[in-house]
Amino acid sequence: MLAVKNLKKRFGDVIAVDGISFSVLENETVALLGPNGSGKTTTLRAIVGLVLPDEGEIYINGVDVIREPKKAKGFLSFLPQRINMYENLKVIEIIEFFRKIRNLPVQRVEYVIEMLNLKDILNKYASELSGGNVQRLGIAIAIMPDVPLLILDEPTLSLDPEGVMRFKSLLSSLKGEGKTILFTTHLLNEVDELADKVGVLVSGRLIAFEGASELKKKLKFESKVYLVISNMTDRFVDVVLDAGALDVKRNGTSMIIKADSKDMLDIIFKLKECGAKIENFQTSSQSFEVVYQKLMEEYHGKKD
Ligand SMILES: Nc1ncnc2c1ncn2[C@@H]1O[C@H](COP(=O)(O)OP(=O)(O)OP(=O)(O)O)[C@@H](O)[C@H]1O
Repeated sequence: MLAVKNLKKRFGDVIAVDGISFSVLENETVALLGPNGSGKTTTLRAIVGLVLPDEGEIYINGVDVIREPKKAKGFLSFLPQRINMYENLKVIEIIEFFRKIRNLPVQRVEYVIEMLNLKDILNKYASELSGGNVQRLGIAIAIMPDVPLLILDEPTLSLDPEGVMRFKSLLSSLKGEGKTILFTTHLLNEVDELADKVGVLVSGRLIAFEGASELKKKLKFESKVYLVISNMTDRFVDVVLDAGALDVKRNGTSMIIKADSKDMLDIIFKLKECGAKIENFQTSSQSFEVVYQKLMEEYHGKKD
């Protein structure tokens, strides 16, 4: 659906985007993360044709964004980071305004009111809206055209925890409709639930681009499993260690196993093969924030 190849953009002395390449497949949801100023917005603005790259190519549905911007833009809708609302218009008037200038059917107004749950604020003036509601209205306007690709710059900005939950369910509805979504966010803890893949940008470079769980595996994240085995014996401790566990603690019929995430499933299978009767099973996994910190440390370690 979207292919970005060796994208470079410089503003004077600042290299905003430094040769990044990635693809977003049809119906995939991808989140771009990275510190302030790492090039996320510039990347999105280049994709939607608002920034002319110095080098590189961008294709949407096989159409070259630089050569055929009008045709390429027909496939997408964009939520910019800063939304200017018409302060003296009501929410419903703003939605209607955007519907008319885009020549969309009236049903799309009903659709966005329903999707963003805007009923309660339709008659409020834009000047009266809270930051979170301005954001909801912005998202509503962005998803109003029925296009296959949605590019959203910080859609989760100003949303409270409930707003983030609603955004999560909105993303899954949009995914259900077959949309492809690329968005930027600073929500590290939620990102693995929000996106199929995560791209991490640092100083204009893409240092990671894959599924959150693959990243955890790659970075050799330890996972911890708590088991209760009704027929527990010391032998099971040896089985777990032989199967590659990093640490095992046994207490009566319970056991806590620490292992690389990638090895954990094999360890549990070995236990089952050796006759362990597993009565209870609980896992604790790392939040993406820890993965992000590790990626940053590795990046800065390599750079120094
Ligand atoms: N129009 C512009 N003129 C000059 N410099 C710019 C312009 N747009 C972006 N930059 C610079 O390019 C770099 C990347 O900015 P960009 O907005 O793409 O980062 P970002 O990752 O989206 O940051 P944030 O998380 O704060 O939104 C920054 O150093 C920024 O100051």
